[in-house]
Amino acid sequence: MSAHTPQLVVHRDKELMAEAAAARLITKVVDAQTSRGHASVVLTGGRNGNGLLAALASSPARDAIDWGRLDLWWGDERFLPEGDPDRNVTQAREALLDAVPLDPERVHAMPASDGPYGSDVDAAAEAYAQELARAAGPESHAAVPSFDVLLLGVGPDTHVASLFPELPAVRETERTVVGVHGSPKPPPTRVTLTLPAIRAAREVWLLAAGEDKAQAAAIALSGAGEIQAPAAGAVGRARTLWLLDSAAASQLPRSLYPPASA
Ligand SMILES: O=C(O)[C@H](O)[C@@H](O)[C@H](O)[C@H](O)COP(=O)(O)O
Repeated sequence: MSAHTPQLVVHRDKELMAEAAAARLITKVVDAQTSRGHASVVLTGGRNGNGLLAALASSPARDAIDWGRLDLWWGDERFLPEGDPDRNVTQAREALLDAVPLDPERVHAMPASDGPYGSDVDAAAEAYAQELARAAGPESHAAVPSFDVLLLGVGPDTHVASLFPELPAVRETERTVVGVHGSPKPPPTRVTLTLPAIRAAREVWLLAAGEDKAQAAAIALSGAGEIQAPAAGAVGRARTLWLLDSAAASQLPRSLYPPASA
């Protein structure tokens, strides 16, 4: 099985999926910190991404993670003023980040629309690309750090991060971060990693729970192209893992996965 062949784990419901994904992430981060002294994780916005963070916050094993040696990045961000409740970083802080002793220097939020780049989302994207490049190490496979885990929620249209089917950002092959104008999912202006940046991650974990993701999962896992189905292009160098609940897996061929939980 190649690293690009997605592995699937299906859980009974979205709550169990969030708890199991949080436990999986704790183990992955602890292993990375043990073997390399630090860990690097890319967070995602949305209900499933925030659900994972909330489950992690309440996990009894939470503090097995050395929070001071964890680098956090974002896969995308809504280009809104600092502190706006719709920003992914605001929601991540509420779900987990404000409850754990992270090193603020290692929390790499994407720029806000009232930050140093003002309303210029393309300049904000370029600045984040430069921040990623500065953090890239010799083992990196693009001008980004070698992320241990890159988390992605999956949209009902198969979007991941702010890469939407057929739109310019999903077609980007050189830059690691771009600005998005006219996102079909509000708000319209966003900053997003591109597929080259996503594919530089050691592991990519895609989160899909709920009936409204069943068609997207079936399309993305049935060999669709990445322009039409961006989730299909979200593959990791060492592993691509889909974490689903039964509802989101309901349109997948049964041959694709063993049930992880009844
Ligand atoms: O900024 C965003 O909106 C997210 O990063 C986006 O990519 C999200 O992960 C998916 O739309 C799934 O969202 P749900 O988990 O809420 O369905």
